[in-house]
Amino acid sequence: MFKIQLEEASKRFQYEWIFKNLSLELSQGNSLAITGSNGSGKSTLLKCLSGAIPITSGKIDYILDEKSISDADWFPFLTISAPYMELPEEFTLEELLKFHFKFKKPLNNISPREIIEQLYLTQHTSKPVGQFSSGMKQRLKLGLALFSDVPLVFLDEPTSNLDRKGIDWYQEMVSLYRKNRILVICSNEPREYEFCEQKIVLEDFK
Ligand SMILES: Nc1ncnc2c1ncn2[C@@H]1O[C@H](COP(=O)(O)OP(=O)(O)OP(=O)(O)O)[C@@H](O)[C@H]1O
Repeated sequence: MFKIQLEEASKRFQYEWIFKNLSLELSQGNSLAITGSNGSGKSTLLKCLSGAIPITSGKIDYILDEKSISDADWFPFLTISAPYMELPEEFTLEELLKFHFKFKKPLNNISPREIIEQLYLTQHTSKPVGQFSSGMKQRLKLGLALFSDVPLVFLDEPTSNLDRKGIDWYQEMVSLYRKNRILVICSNEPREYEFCEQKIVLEDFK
């Protein structure tokens, strides 16, 4: 069983507190929505939770079968899809999937061909990712995050650049692939997180 525990976690940039005294626990099967106005600190909290940047005080723990994991070893447990994360544009879709799955195991041994079908990108297998539309890139980012065999998935603004059909697709994908893992969603759009049973509003932690 995999868990994340936060005890009084706090983050400050210079003199500005982004969040203070945040305590929560997430276990496999839990989904958390992080909401708050623009600039309230949603992406900062996500970066702290994923180990990309340190917190200022308090504690964030990843726990596997009751044992704490050193933050240097967190990366294999997680995937992130976020607007500020760039895809390597020179790779074709086929090459990018091959590259990505050198580092992460595919969920349920799904093949690259099946992933491409699920992403509705079959006609674009040999196209460089740099030539993808913004919606195609967004589906690809979500696919890389959700189709990796990790217990922890972070999605920041998951439906940005998606059209109506893409939003329906996102909702179907998360309902299928959030089972038995921890899903953390940074968002201000209820349609992106209404299924989450836990929700925090960053303004409550200033
Ligand atoms: N590296 C940094 N150094 C200093 N301040 C930063 C840094 N990164 C973010 N901030 C500040 O932290 C605050 C929160 O930013 P963050 O991007 O986490 O907000 P957000 O809730 O994700 O915003 P949005 O909804 O607009 O995406 C902002 O005031 C921002 O300027």
